[in-house]
Amino acid sequence: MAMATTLLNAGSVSSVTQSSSSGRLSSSKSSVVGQSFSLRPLIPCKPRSSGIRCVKTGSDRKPENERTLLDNASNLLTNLLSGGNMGTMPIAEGAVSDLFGRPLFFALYDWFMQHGPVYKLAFGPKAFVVVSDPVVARHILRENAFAYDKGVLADILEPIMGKGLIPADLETWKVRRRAIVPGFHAAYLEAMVQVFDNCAERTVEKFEKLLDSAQQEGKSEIEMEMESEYSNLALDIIGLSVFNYDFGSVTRESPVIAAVYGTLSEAEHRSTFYIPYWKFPLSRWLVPRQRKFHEDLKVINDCLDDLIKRAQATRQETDVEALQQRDLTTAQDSSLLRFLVDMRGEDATNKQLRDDLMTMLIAGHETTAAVLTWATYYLAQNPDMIAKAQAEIDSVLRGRRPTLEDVKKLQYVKLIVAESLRLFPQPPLLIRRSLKPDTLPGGHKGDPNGYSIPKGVDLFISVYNLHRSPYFWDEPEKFNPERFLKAKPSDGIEKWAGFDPTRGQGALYPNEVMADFAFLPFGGGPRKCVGDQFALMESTVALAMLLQKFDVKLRGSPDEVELVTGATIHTKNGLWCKLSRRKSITNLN
Ligand code: HEM
Repeated sequence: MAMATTLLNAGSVSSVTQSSSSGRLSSSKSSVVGQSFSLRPLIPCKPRSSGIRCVKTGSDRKPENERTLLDNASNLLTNLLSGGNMGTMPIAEGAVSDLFGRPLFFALYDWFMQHGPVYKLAFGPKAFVVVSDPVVARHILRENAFAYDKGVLADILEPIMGKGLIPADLETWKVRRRAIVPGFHAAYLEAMVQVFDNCAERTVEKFEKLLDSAQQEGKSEIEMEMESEYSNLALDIIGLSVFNYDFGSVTRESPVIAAVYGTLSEAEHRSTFYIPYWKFPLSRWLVPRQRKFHEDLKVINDCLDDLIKRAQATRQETDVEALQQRDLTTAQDSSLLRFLVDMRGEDATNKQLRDDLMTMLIAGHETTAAVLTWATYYLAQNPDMIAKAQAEIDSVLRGRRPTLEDVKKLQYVKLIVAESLRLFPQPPLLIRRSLKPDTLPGGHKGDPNGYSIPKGVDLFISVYNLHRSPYFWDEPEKFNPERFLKAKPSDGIEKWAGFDPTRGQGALYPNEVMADFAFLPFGGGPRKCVGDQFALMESTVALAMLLQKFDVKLRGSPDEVELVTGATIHTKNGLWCKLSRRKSITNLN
């Protein structure tokens, strides 16, 4: 368990742009991956230099005699474990020390290139199966979803989220998922666009005030740390939309905000620490960060309990259909909590409601902030993309704030959001543990019948690998929002973007169905994110409102932006940008 926890983030700082290791691809490996796709209508392309950044690979890799005792012990265990009942599954031969000093998912990518789309990674006494194949991902997430649970992730999150959807046991999950999913109905999303507008407006106003002050000093730009700004913005949005609480974090500080950040930081720390220290008896009283964590948790729980009681005191019993048909845009409180409390049906306990709210607070906050951060990271290096987005924003919004109908029309901005999620999926790995023996889809070289997975195996579905796979994406490292517009190639398989918009059935954003699980920004199957449309719209509105008013560029060079991972991929020292008022507004006449 401790090892698994460590694996979530074994030393995690790295520059966003690093040297390529893709020269290590061999033709036999490409056929391994290619064959796995004979099961589906996707066209495998020949892997080419991807420019993927992996630190210690190829000539960088340490010579054998420099490997540590730990590495050798690990390799021995790897060999022992290879005789296990996972058959001929390739084993990652990388040294354990390769994992340190860079995010785990970089190493997992290297091994994907070396060993193919399903391999076993031995780490200490435990083996993990790493999956970078859409067919296998689809099997685990959708076709045989209930043969797996969240494994180590649930262990880490349960003390914070209780029986919220992410760590919940299957029985609880079924009941709560049925109650929560209808809450994200069309009328709710429409009302939420106004909440997104109001919150983004606060950020715009804050920047405008700062620019006014700068102007008085003769400056035309301000330096802003955008990751924190997005974090505040996303917190305000999640508070208002999920439980009708205004954190107001864009403009002020409060004990509740401090407690939320403290709790988020503890969740992050737990996902990156070797030992599950929080499980030690007395740790709560002896370890200062544990004491602080429990104090923070109490502040948030008290706040949520109070909000739940208030919502119950004003309960208006209704049913899902009536709520869905109502216009919520003028309602005093159109939050998800209101929906959960008012809805007819099985009453949840107050503790369960609190767990649900806490889960959505954590699941919906950092993730969205990270999407906006990485979108800005790329836009700030591409003034032509900013200009294109601004032309679209001007023509759709004509100076207004976005409505739901506008969001639908902001095609290019939506693709920017999707492309940011492709390059930086949040989280980069989906974690599962097998609850019973299973057989993965076969078709790989060496496993025509599919690998056997015994009960109790931990699996990582590497969304990062899938999203940057040179087998499915043309120039996978390149930020190219318009790649999603390309259907199957007319000029040869190498140009195919791994994506078929005709399978979308009216979807507003690229999704896993269109890409047949080669694009998985919100997971897939029954455990797919409940807030996917909410998050995509929120990100689109926030970007549109900021680009409507400002130009942005990086303060330093892109290489200076270091990344760290926990549950999400974020920057080590913030995303420092220079913001100025827009130079050119598109002439709409
Ligand atoms: C860009 C923002 C977001 C991203 C990238 C994201 C991503 C994901 C992913 C990948 C999963 C599946 C995890 C797995 O299969 O192990 C998930 C689950 C979940 N997400 Fe999101 N999410 C985002 C925003 C939100 C928001 C805004 C909410 C709620 C308001 C939310 C609530 C949830 C919940 C409750 C689950 C668990 C679903 C279940 O197990 O039934 N997420 N999210």
